Parts: sequence; structure tokens; C-alpha cells
Amino acid sequence: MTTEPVSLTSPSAITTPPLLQVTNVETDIGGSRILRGVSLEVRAGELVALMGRNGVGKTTTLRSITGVRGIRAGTITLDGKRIDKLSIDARARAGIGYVPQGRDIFPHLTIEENLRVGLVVHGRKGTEAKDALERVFTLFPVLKEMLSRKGGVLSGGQQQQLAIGRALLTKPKLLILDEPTEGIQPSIIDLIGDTLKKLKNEGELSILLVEQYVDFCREISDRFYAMDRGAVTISGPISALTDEVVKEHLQV
Ligand SMILES: Nc1ncnc2c1ncn2[C@@H]1O[C@H](COP(=O)(O)OP(=O)(O)OP(=O)(O)O)[C@@H](O)[C@H]1O
Repeated sequence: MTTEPVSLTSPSAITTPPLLQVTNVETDIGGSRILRGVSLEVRAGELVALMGRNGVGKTTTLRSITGVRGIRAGTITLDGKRIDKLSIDARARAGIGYVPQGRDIFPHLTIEENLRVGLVVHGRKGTEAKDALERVFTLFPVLKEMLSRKGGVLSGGQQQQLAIGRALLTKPKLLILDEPTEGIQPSIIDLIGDTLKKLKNEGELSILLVEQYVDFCREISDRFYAMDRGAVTISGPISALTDEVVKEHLQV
């Protein structure tokens, strides 16, 4: 039996068309149905948190959007165009930037080399590449200070800044992050939260993040979705993420 997800948003509040629209997506892993009809959207200029207990399908949802996992049913559109049959690279070129859980930094490449991987997506060179790099260094000065340091020797917080910087260099319209605060010290969590808010407020970027740290989501998000057993069970403006909702939908 499927139950209708609870929406705490009144339809009249929705004005801008969605940048990302995920509709009834089903994804299997090794013969098991992991996503059972996930629907969610991110509108232009929004920062949306996807929440839920361990193992409910949050990472699988992100991987289905980025193309790391193929879907068996449903549709995914970016800017109104279907992307669910495109390769990972084509989705990146279409405007999806991805910072996976665990960050996926190349440990044997330097910070500079790791960042240059991000520039390759659009073949950015010369002044354009230099300006884009300078912009990342303004957001995360530690990356400039440590340019020749190998990715593998960086702290978790430095790696997270590098992974976000690299994703920004792919010129995303939608930045997708999987648990950006995981294993990171509080001062760097604050820096990452402030940076995401700043990027969103500059108006060129929308953000979808999976996150278990409720206060971080309350601090930076506009809206939330909570999943359970492969589907969205409740969604609404972040102000509706009350302690009661957290207790019922997110706490173990
Ligand atoms: N490679 C895999 N092989 C088999 N099962 C998998 C694989 N990846 C995920 N799963 C299963 O799919 C389900 C959803 O996993 P997913 O990682 O999407 O959840 P999640 O909500 O992101 O959880 P977490 O917060 O623990 O990362 C889990 O039951 C998990 O065991």
C-alpha cells in the first residue's frame, strides 16, 4: 500500500517553475526495489534539504539524479528537459554539480590538479579558467594557500571545501551535496553553511543537499523533504520542520 506524502506547502505558494523535477522515480539495486516512487522538486534559487533516517534511500535518490544509478521508472527533468537517460558526463554538462558522500577527492593529485578536473567539464581555459579559480579561492582561501598539497593529506574539512570548489568549477545550475557536514569540525561546518547560503543568495545556483544534521538544515534551507523506505513521506517549508516532525520522521 502506498500512502500519499504529506505536503506542508500550500500550492498557491509555488510560483516559479522547478529547475529540477523528480517524478515517481523507482530505482533497483541488485534486484531489490530501493526507491519506490520518489517525487521532489528544486525551484530556481532554492536550497532544499533531503532528510531521513539511515538507509531510507537518500543517497540512492541523489545518485539517480546524477546518473550514477540508472532508474527503472519515473522521470527526471532539469530546466524542463528530460535528463534521466543521459550519461553522468552529459548531466554534468547540462548543469548538475555533485559533491558525493566521502567527497571523492583524488588523493594522489594536488589541490590544483583536483580543481582542474572541474574545469574540464566545459573545457574552460585561459582567463575564464583563471577567473573561475580565483572565485573558488575567494570562497575557500585555504585551497589557495595549499595549492600544491596532495588531496590525500588534507583534513576532512579541507577535502570538503576542495570537493565543493571542484563542483563549482563545473558551472552547475544545481549543486547536489551528500552529507557535507559529516565528520567535519564546527568552524568549517559554519563556513560551508555560510558559503552555500551566499552562493544561493547570489541567485545563480540552486542547491539540493542530503543532510542528517537538523540544525544545519534549519539554518540554511528554504524547504525540506523527508524520506522513509524509498519514498518521500513529508515535505514543506523549513519552518514546518518542527521538533515534532523531527521526532516522528527523522529520529531513530
Ligand atoms: N551498493 C549497494 N548494494 C546493495 N544495497 C545497497 C547498495 N547501496 C545502497 N543499498 C541499500 O539501499 C538502501 C538505501 O541506501 P541509501 O544509501 O540510498 O540510503 P541513505 O538514506 O542515503 O542512508 P545513509 O544515510 O545511511 O547513507 C539501503 O537499504 C542500502 O542497504
